[in-house]
Amino acid sequence: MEVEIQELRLQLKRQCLRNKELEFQIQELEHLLKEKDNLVKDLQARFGVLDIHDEHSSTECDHEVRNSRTAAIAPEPLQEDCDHLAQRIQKSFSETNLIVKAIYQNDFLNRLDDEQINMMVECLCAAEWSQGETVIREGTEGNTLYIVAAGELRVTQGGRVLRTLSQGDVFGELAILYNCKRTATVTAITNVQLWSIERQTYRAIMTNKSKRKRQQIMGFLKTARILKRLSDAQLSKIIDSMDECKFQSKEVIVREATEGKTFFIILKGEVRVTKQLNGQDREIRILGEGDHFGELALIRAICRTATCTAMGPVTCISIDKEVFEETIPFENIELPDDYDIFDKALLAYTKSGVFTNNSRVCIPSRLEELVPVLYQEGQYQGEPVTLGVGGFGRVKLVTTLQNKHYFALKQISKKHIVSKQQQEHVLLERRILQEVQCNFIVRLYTAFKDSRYIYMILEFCPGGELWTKLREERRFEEVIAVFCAACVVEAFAYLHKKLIIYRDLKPENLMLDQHGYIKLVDFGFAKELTRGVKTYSFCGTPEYLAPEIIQNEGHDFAADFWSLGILVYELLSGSPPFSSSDPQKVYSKILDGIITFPHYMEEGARSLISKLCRQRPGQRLGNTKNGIKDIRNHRWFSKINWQKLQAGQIEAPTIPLIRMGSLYINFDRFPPEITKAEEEFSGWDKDF
Ligand SMILES: Nc1ncnc2c1ncn2[C@@H]1O[C@H](COP(=O)(O)OP(=O)(O)OP(=O)(O)O)[C@@H](O)[C@H]1O
Ligand SMILES: Nc1nc2c(ncn2[C@@H]2O[C@@H]3COP(=O)(O)O[C@H]3[C@H]2O)c(=O)[nH]1
Ligand SMILES: Nc1nc2c(ncn2[C@@H]2O[C@@H]3COP(=O)(O)O[C@H]3[C@H]2O)c(=O)[nH]1
Repeated sequence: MEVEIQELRLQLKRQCLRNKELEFQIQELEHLLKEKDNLVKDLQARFGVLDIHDEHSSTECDHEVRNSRTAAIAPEPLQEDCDHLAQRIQKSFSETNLIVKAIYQNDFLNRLDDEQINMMVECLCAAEWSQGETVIREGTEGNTLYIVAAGELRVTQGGRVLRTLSQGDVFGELAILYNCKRTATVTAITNVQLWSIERQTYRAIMTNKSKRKRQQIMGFLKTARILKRLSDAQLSKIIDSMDECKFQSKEVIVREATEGKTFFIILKGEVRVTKQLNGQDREIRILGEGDHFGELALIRAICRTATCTAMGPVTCISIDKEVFEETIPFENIELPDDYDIFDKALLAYTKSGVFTNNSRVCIPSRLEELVPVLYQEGQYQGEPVTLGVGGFGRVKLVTTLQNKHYFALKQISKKHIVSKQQQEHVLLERRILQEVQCNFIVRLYTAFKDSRYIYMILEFCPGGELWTKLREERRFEEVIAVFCAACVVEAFAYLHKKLIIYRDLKPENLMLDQHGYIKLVDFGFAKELTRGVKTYSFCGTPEYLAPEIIQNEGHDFAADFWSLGILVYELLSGSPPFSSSDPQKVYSKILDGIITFPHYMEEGARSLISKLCRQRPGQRLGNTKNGIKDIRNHRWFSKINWQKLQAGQIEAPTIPLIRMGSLYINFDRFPPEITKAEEEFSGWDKDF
């Protein structure tokens, strides 16, 4: 009997495993189907766009007559340059005058700009027709547009007289605009002199102009500081959606304290920026060609922080919020250092905008400028404060004598590094940290070395380790876990864009700043990686390792997404999904890939974790076609306003976790360092 029960239990267990496996397969298949759908949609959209472009290039104003005419789009290939199409004919002053007047009076032609009108004037040819001759016959093909220079003509349709044309009138434009048959007959009543232009020439004038203008704007956009790192495709997208707008002298383009939805780049002219200070308008600066304004209200999701007024006629490119957000990466936006000098008041607008300008930090130039902060009470009173002890050394709280800015000083024994052969890792950690400037990653201000240690001077995160808070709370409420994971998503989005993989995600490496925002620390395993290339080093923390790392298959950015799934699980439940005191068991669990969720874990979290922890890296959320956007758009993050998070404008739900008191109250107490590390002179750190 007992044997039977055991056998049944075993069968049940097997069946459960099989069910899980099948669930997994279903998920993967669903995912593949979705991918396929997206691909189809994408292709349809692309072809759709191409059609639309073709239509638009054929005529500027087809919508005005689309209803009454079939959409016969000019099919002939366009010549690149109208210089090859028509000879230029010099016109006298009065002839030019007459033509220009005629163009202005004509509903279709008066849309041409000055440059196009000049070209049109030059390309028109003279033609003479005798009394009684038919210039245009209804229903026939026609390629020519005419302007009457002298004489009179009659327009008839189906034998019915429609009107008489005389000097300055334009005719024959309909067929050349829409490539349809002539819609009426035009006959000379007297001898007539006409100016004529062929359709190819007319269209080349239109297209050349827009092509040249596009190139011109592209060239210009490339010089704008804010756009300098964008690809041609991104710039082209901006051009497609931007507007050119003109402002008169003294016109207010952007008004302080009002809502703002537009970003501007100055094409021509100058703009004065002023701010209300103590009830008075104060001039901050004058902006000129290539400068931009209006970005603050968009990136910080606040009201306009200054007034921008045209100082004469001004032409700007305007880009609306949506396109701006889609095309211009926030890290490209370098605010001038002096924005903040004038903008003490800016804080009032950004009450909960927590990121401060790092340029105000006085960075020490010598190690000697830093003094240790001492424990004020308890067992270690009078000893230097140690914030943490890691595998290679300790992190101390230090300050500058002059302006009392606090730093975390990470001190690593050189001898230890050499004995563990970690030279490359440490050099890389420093290089990578120095490169990154992201609000979700701890800042490295500077680094020093002496005969015993290398030192990294880091931004101090007074909120302590997230790991400590997790132990205290046992597990986090969903709102906290969502916020913390969202900060990590931002850090990863930044790093991956810079082609850096992090590879050591875990709550121990997440620090809280004074506002409760999360910052990634410890870049000992970070690595720069070309897209499409794999790396093979075995590193990370066992519970967080992706299957492809364990199996040495080569890994890439997808390994970070796997670890994000593990982190979300741990934040919500207090321990990672694959755990055991024996690392070998951890590895086999990871490779089995079966995640059991505690009953209280919500469906949204389960779905996100399952998608991030897919065995195959290519199918992991974050690593498919839409990249990290797919993670941001997952329903578990639906309450996160990513723009606000990026701007530090979300009130962090982690704040209650942070204890108020001494600067180091959120850290464990560590006994002082008793012995100094041995000296090390091999020279591996010469470039540190
Ligand atoms: N910027 C900081 N602000 C405050 N505390 C910090 C900071 N950086 C590190 N710490 C504290 O020091 C501890 C050790 O730091 P870190 O993880 O960078 O060192 P490590 O020697 O590389 O450790 P590991 O063994 O995890 O690789 C952290 O867990 C944290 O408690
Ligand atoms: N269809 C139409 N054409 C007109 C009228 N008045 C002037 N025209 C001109 O007659 C031209 C005949 O050839 P198009 O159809 O190319 O373009 C036509 C117009 O430029 C009018 O009332 N109806
Ligand atoms: N707040 C601020 N804005 C400035 C300064 N110099 C130029 N500006 C621009 O003025 C713009 C006013 O609108 P936004 O706040 O959207 O964005 C602001 C900046 O683009 C400055 O010193 N401070």
